Amino acid sequence: MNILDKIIIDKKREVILKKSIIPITQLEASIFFEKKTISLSKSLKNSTSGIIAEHKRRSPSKAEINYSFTVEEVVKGYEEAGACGISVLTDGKYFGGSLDDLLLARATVNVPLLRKEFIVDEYQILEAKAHGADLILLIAAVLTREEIKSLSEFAKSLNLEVLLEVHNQEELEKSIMPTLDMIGVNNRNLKTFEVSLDFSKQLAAQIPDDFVKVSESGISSIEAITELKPYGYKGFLIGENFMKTDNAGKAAKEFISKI
Ligand SMILES: O=P(O)(O)OC[C@@H](O)[C@@H](O)c1c[nH]c2ccccc12
Repeated sequence: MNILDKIIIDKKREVILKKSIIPITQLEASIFFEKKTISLSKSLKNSTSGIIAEHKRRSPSKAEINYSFTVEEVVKGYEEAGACGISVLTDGKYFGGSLDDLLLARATVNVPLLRKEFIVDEYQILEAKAHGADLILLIAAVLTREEIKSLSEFAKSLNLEVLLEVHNQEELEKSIMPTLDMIGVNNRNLKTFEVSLDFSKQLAAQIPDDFVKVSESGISSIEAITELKPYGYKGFLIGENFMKTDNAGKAAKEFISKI
């Protein structure tokens, strides 16, 4: 079994458990249900840098990235650096994140916030909303077309934007639908951890122009951004390259100032 299958099995169990502890009515009582969301797709369209900076403590492909800063310090640094949006990993078991991280990030910054999670159930979209997210991620590799449709419609009904992640042509073809705002090509294969910018380059032409194109993972240089822009990419999701330094905000600032 590959790591992605393992993550999804754990995630489905986690959701069942959480549903039995925190009822939907409690999530819906959050003050964030009243709060207007901020659009990442608009902010990317109007940006020259397009950087979506990620808070990621560790990952299955890298044991430990960074533990020396609080989530508030990291996201404040990202906002001051001029990031268009911030992605917050909320998976605990594999990425060391939590919904508290998202809440703390929301209390700290005013840029669009992505709940970075393996979403398999509407309940997690309600959690995202209740903890201050502006958008959610849906991963085509683990969802059917019907699931992508119902989950994205549900997100839109809560005024959350949707970033759909693909890694190959088949995933892209099955996923295209009007309820998506952005399509992200993951340069990392989540099953094998192979990383190459070629995935973004190869798929770019197949992504219809009505979606904002985002290139995700394995981006560690300005040259990578320069290479990807001609393919129509407006957004660049970067985690490790910033989080592995001793000051993620400072690293993001230096990076963005060079674009
Ligand atoms: O740290 P990187 O290589 O810059 O990658 C960031 C982000 O793209 C990556 O964390 C990611 C992309 N898609 C995901 C899905 C789940 C968890 C994590 C991810």
